[in-house]
Amino acid sequence: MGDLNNDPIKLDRSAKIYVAGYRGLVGSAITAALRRLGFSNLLLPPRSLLDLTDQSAVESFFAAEKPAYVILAAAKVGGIHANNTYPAEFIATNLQIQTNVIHSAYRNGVVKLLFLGSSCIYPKFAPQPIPESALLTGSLEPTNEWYAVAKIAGIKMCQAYRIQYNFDAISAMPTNLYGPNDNFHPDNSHVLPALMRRFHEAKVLGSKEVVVWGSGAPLREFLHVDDLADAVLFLMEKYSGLGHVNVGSGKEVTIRELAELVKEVVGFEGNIVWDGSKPDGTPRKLMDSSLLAGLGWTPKVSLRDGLVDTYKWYLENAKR
Ligand SMILES: NC(=O)C1=CN([C@@H]2O[C@H](COP(=O)(O)OP(=O)(O)OC[C@H]3O[C@@H](n4cnc5c(N)ncnc54)[C@H](OP(=O)(O)O)[C@@H]3O)[C@@H](O)[C@H]2O)C=CC1
Ligand SMILES: C[C@H]1O[C@H](OP(=O)(O)OP(=O)(O)OC[C@H]2O[C@@H](n3cnc4c(=O)[nH]c(N)nc43)[C@H](O)[C@@H]2O)[C@@H](O)[C@@H](O)C1=O
Repeated sequence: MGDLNNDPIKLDRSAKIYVAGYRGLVGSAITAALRRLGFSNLLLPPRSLLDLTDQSAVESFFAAEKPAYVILAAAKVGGIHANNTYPAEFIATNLQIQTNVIHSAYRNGVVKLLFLGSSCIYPKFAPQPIPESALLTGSLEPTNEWYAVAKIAGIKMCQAYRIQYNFDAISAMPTNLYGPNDNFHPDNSHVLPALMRRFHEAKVLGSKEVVVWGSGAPLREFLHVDDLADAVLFLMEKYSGLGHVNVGSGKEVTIRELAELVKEVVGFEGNIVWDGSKPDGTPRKLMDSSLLAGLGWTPKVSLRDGLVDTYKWYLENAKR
């Protein structure tokens, strides 16, 4: 696993690149990075015109457009509460989207595809930092096992299509991400945007307290989405192995530390109250990203700078 079996490629700036999920946190950052690098032939159909759970629509799209490269950043995504509340949607929608896109990409001559998974594919009590080899060595975290099973199936599908059809499909496993265009829903989002919005609204309303879920003890590793976008394009050019590749910042904080940092960046001056009735989820999931580091990639954005950048974006763009 993790072996390199192709030479590095240089993506042709005029090649047709399909970014599935281009309006989301990850897809929008990848699209912006591609544009900055001079890619001019991006395929960006909105969900209203191409529902990726519709197998025949996906096949027709690929047959008509024949993209050269595909970055699969479309998925049903959410935080701990959403994963726990909508297990059927998390497993079924993700299996449908990834199966349709990977299969049609292969059938229609796509040169290379990158599939995005998540650090939640690893066992709840995996060794830390978590190496790629920890996959399928133990039980999953129950709050996100449905999503994780779909993502593991995506990794395996890329591997199977490489083995049987020689299709150049690779998989990247990002850690917890954040940045502009994140989902700031009060209940269904991830912790960082949820807290940013809650602290901001408390500041505006002059509230004395903000409630944060769980014990504050879990550790999480955060990566700014611009770093992820950079890593994705790096992997598209430099990696064509069978094994999936971890993408992390290498830095972890407790949820308590994160809450204090978000509070400071937003400028909320009241107290934090912990709601112990909410789940903590997995206690720790620091990724071992040494495979990617060994290929020559390093992250650039610190958590504090990333939070400042994201809060600026939130103030300018989020619906209030
Ligand atoms: N956010 C995170 O912390 C992490 C994310 N990832 C992975 O990164 C990828 C992208 O996640 P992220 O950007 O956060 O998610 P978002 O929810 O921000 O974006 C998901 C995108 O997928 C699109 N989409 C969803 N369902 C469909 C559908 N049926 N047809 C067409 N498009 C659809 C959405 O379209 P629309 O805009 O119309 O809703 C949206 O553009 C996912 O694979 C996720 O697992 C991995 C680790 C951490
Ligand atoms: C990226 C990753 O994201 C999910 O896993 P998670 O890391 O557990 O994600 P989370 O960001 O929702 O929570 C992190 C921690 O933070 C605590 N927490 C405090 N207060 C709030 C809060 O207000 N909202 C949320 N969502 N969490 C909160 C929360 O209780 C937990 O201890 C999965 O969807 C998984 O599938 C996945 O891929």
